[in-house]
Amino acid sequence: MKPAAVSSAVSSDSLEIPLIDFSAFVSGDATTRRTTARAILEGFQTAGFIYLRNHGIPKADVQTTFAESAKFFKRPQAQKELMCWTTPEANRGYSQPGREKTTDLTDAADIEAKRAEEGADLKESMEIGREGEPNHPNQWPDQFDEDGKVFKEQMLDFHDTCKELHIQVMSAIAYGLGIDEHYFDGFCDGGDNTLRLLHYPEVRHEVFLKNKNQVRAGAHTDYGSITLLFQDMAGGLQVLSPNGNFVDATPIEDTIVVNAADLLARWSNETIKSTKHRVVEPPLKADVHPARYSIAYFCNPNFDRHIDAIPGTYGEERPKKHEGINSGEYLAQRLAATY
Ligand SMILES: O=C(O)CCC(=O)C(=O)O
Ligand SMILES: [Fe+2]
Repeated sequence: MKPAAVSSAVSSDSLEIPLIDFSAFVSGDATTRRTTARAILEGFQTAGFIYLRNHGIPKADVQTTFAESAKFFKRPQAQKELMCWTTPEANRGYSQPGREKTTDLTDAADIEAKRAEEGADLKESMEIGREGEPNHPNQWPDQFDEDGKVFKEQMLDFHDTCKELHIQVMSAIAYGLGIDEHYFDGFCDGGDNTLRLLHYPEVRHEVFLKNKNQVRAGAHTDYGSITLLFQDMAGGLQVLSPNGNFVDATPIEDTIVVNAADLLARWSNETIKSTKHRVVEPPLKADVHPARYSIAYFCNPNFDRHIDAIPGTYGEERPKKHEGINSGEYLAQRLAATY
């Protein structure tokens, strides 16, 4: 029997994504915490994805962040380009439509071929990293106007809020694995995470008719530990099923979609899955699809940490599949390939 805190968010084509009441882990009794943590871990081990409700981030805070994001993307193009994304090491700033082709290919020529097939991703984005990194300052619009200052304050605040949730979800994973529930704290407290605002502009149905491979964001896996994904109600996010088909990850109000990413899969000796996902034409038919907004908070182990298999995920029957690796180097390497 499923614990009370667990229901289903997506159940299709053998893809079972659980919907989890996170408050049961944070403030339940010992038994409830354990069963909830196990369900969270199992979601990451089987689907690679879970949905969280009662995650502790106030609805008003999420709404304000979405509103600030929409205001940001309405700025003049020339102004946004003064804040442009520069290097994988910095990974901060604005990317105009067509700049990034989201994919998990690593060869530049392969990525160009994919771009020709699927078209450029129909999106623009703004990346915000940990503030106060001397070599890689964030790019803020506070240089332009008062609104820019409000934007900066909200984004810094939201970055911190999401950092705490990262630590809590990792703690649930540790508890589910049966190791010290604070095992990951010292790996995640640095806040080397990236807040990415995404805007998929309004698009005509025709665009997808003309090129059946056209996507809003190409199929890819994420790179770090986990991603907290806030999506609006527009739809179009899809997750790869175990049978190899893309299944709609339908928006559910007031939830966060959380997916495990590549470095966590590696860290867990491949017991946790980093599953491909993409953004396509929304399933609801319309001549013109309205703009879609999402906010992805990419969590990473502290860049200075060495990442080697988590205790309990390897042994005589399951030898380590990977060498240890430095978190920051791994991530810069992965980012270098897609821009
Ligand atoms: O916009 C979305 O819903 C997904 C975005 C995403 O997967 C990403 O940026 O890595
Ligand atoms: Fe992603």
